[in-house]
Amino acid sequence: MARAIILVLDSFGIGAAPDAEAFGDEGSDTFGHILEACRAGHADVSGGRRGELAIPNLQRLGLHAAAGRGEGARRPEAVWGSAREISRGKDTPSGHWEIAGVPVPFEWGYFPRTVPTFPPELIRQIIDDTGLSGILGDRHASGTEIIRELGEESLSSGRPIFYTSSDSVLQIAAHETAFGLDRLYDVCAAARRHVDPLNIGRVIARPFVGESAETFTRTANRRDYSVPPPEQTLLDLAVGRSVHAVGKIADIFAHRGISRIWKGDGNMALFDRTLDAMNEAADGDLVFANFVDFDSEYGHRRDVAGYAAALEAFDRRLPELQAVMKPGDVAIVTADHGCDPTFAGTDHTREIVPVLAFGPSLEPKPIGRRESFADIGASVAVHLGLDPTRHGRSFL
Ligand SMILES: O=P(O)(O)O[C@H]1O[C@H](CO)[C@@H](O)[C@H]1O
Ligand SMILES: [Mn+2]
Ligand SMILES: [Mn+2]
Repeated sequence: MARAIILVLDSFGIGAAPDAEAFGDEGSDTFGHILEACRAGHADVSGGRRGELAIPNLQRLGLHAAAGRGEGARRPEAVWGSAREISRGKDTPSGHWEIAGVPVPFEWGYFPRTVPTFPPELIRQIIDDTGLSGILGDRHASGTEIIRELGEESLSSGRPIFYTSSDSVLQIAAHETAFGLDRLYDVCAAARRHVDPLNIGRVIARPFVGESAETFTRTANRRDYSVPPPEQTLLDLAVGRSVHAVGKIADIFAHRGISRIWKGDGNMALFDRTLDAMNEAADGDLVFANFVDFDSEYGHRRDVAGYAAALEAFDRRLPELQAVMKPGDVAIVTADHGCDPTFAGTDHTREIVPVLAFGPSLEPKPIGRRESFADIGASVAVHLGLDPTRHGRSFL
């Protein structure tokens, strides 16, 4: 039994999903396009990474084979394959819940691509509850661009910036010290209550620091206010076990079924916390980690070179993780959706994701393309000897 470790490389898709066309995402391929850009010398960074994508550890495990790019390569060292998503959204909660055995069968609420995007009644309710003098933004936007555009006005007016994306989300950006972090969290909590009837998946607090448009940067104090998953997830089924949530996992599951939270600023700190959690985890426990930078720093920013460098940095640390694995442990590398940094726009892309399961006593084998991310949760439940998840078929 030992432990299970799920590593979600947020947004690391490996090719367009069979239903990508319905999302306008035909031809998307986060991994493939990064690989090709690197090969063509289009992802070189002066004084930084250069040339071919160097991810020998992920390759050794079977990433390329899982993506159908493994011809001539050695037989993978992991249980390798891919999975498609059956949830209707290509967002973070849908992806993570489905990984944890709970696909999302219903349609989320979305805000329209109009200006204003938010219903005036909703904004009035939030203003009434919080005493804000008003809001800025009120449209679809990229989070980094909108603080550059409206951050100074937000500072001078004291009004936070409200925006959304093609996800089911209401994001609120405000200056961490001038507006105040706790006040921002309070506004988000009020907003959470008022978007419930609209079936919105998440409200996200987006604090930033800096003095001017040129220096504004977002901080690690982002907080996600999610609705709880509609059924019992793998985390709820781990009764009597410890569930170690690394990064934003606890927020994504609305803090349900979590025993301990490990926070870190950036992928490398999150990797450190994952190793810390593994050192604490007992037999039968689950460590569930999300590596958010792939998505928020590089995928949405359409930064191919940055994404490539982040993959290389993650890859370099995999031997450390393998070194602290105990006999019987199983680790699974996967993703929650795509966010192809070469694709039009700045939104997620509907993609299949890698499924690479490895451990000291796990025999490598191909598992093909799974029909749902839920097969991951189902497999972990079997591995940990938990009650089975209602969805998914174990590959272990
Ligand atoms: O542009 P930023 O603020 O990073 O927003 C992105 O982050 C949100 C949550 O993952 C997504 O909905 C996407 O729009
Ligand atoms: Mn995500
Ligand atoms: Mn995202």
